[in-house]
Amino acid sequence: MVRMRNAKGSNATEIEKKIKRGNALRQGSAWRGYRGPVALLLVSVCACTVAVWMYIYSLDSDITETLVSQRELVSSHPRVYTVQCSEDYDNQKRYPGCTPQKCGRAVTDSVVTREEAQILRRLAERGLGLAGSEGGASILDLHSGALSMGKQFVNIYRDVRGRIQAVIAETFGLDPALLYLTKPTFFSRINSTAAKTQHDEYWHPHIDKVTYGSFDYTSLLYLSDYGSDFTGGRFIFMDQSGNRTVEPRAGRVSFFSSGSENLHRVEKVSWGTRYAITVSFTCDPAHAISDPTLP
Ligand SMILES: O=C(O)CCC(=O)C(=O)O
Ligand SMILES: [Fe+2]
Repeated sequence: MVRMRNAKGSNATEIEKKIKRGNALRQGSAWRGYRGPVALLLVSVCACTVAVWMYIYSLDSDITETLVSQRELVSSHPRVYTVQCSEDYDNQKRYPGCTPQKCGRAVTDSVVTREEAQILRRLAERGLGLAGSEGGASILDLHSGALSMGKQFVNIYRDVRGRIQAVIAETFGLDPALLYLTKPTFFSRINSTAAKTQHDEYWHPHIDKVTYGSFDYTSLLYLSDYGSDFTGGRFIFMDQSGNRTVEPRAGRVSFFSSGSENLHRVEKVSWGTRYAITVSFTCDPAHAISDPTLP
């Protein structure tokens, strides 16, 4: 009798175990059934977050039109956008063959090679690596050619600057000999570190002719790539009809007449490091800076 009860008891335990195993299996397969939809939900939530973030980001930079994207290659001829000249040039002495009569902006990727841009970027990295601002923006002014790092630097910089001068003259119908390099002409390095002084606040809208005085034509040679070396940091022309941007690309030269027809700003850099060189020209020989000379 006791044995039978024991037998019955052990049977019951077996059955209980089976039921428990069955329940566990059912629960497991139920969860397995949910796994697909849950993963889909997670992916959708992530995609939505990214989309919202991108939307907010695009609102922040408020871009109406991208004039030239980083991916594009503007070869053979510069891409030119003509704009009406402001009156800024009427209030100063005019220099025929130089003072802007035709105003606008242009971009070319065929004046400076990516290899040349890389060499200049290495120089900028080394030069600015010696010091630099605590905030996000540092410059290394090289207008006098005071930084000489072997022959290559002087040769490349001189050569590059000559080619930029030639393309500006050709695009705006000027005599290249009547354009003079002016100051400041500088390397810039920008990252996302918060500004510590107002010198770090590179993002304010400005007119180069007002900010720097002597500029008639501004050129920017980019030494790094928007999107892969850094994000944010696009150049923005602030027109009454909207904002138009040029995305930096290593070796890209963007140039424009420096008056208020070309009010602009640089978007805040959100990630990475952006290198560029600002090279500018004046029509007024009194504001010319002499070429760096080799001993
Ligand atoms: O680096 C740039 O894209 C623009 C810099 C600038 O606006 C300036 O140097 O005046
Ligand atoms: Fe500027």
